[in-house]
Amino acid sequence: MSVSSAERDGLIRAAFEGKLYPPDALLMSHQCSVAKDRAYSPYSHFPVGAALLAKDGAIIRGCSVDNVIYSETICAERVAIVKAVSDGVTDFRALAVTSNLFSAITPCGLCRQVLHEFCDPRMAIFLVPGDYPSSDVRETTLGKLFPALAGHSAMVH
Ligand SMILES: O=c1ccn([C@H]2C[C@H](O)[C@@H](CO)O2)c(=O)[nH]1
Ligand SMILES: [Zn+2]
Repeated sequence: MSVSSAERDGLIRAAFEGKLYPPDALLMSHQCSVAKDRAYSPYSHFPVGAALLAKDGAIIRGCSVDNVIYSETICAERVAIVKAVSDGVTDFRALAVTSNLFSAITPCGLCRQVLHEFCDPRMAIFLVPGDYPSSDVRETTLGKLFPALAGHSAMVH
């Protein structure tokens, strides 16, 4: 899929004005790349960007944030979701994620579990290659990536 920058800008503007609904792979692909450019990755040298599309059309970006205590590094996907939840946004339509790898990456196990807390298994996940738009975006769902759900219903009382 390839678009001119003018078309892309138009889509992004439309989304900011709340007109673009439901989710659009193009817009999300661009937004997660913007997030990737803000990643803090002095140790991993592996910047990752994520973008969540909320049901109301809002876009919440997240970037990976490394830490000198390596285990305290946090993924872009979890940054996006905790940002959203702390701003009162808990209904999502899509997630996009990208890194500099030409082959698209998928969210790690921890992020899948955290996404499962808030997102429907049918929620679209756009896997955006680092050389997008030269290579195509892959679309999957949370349910496909995380089929054996650790249900939390038993924990809710
Ligand atoms: O799905 C992933 C995989 C990795 N990372 C980040 C965490 C760390 O900053 C770097 C290396 O693991 O990539 C993410 O943000 N999301
Ligand atoms: Zn992760």
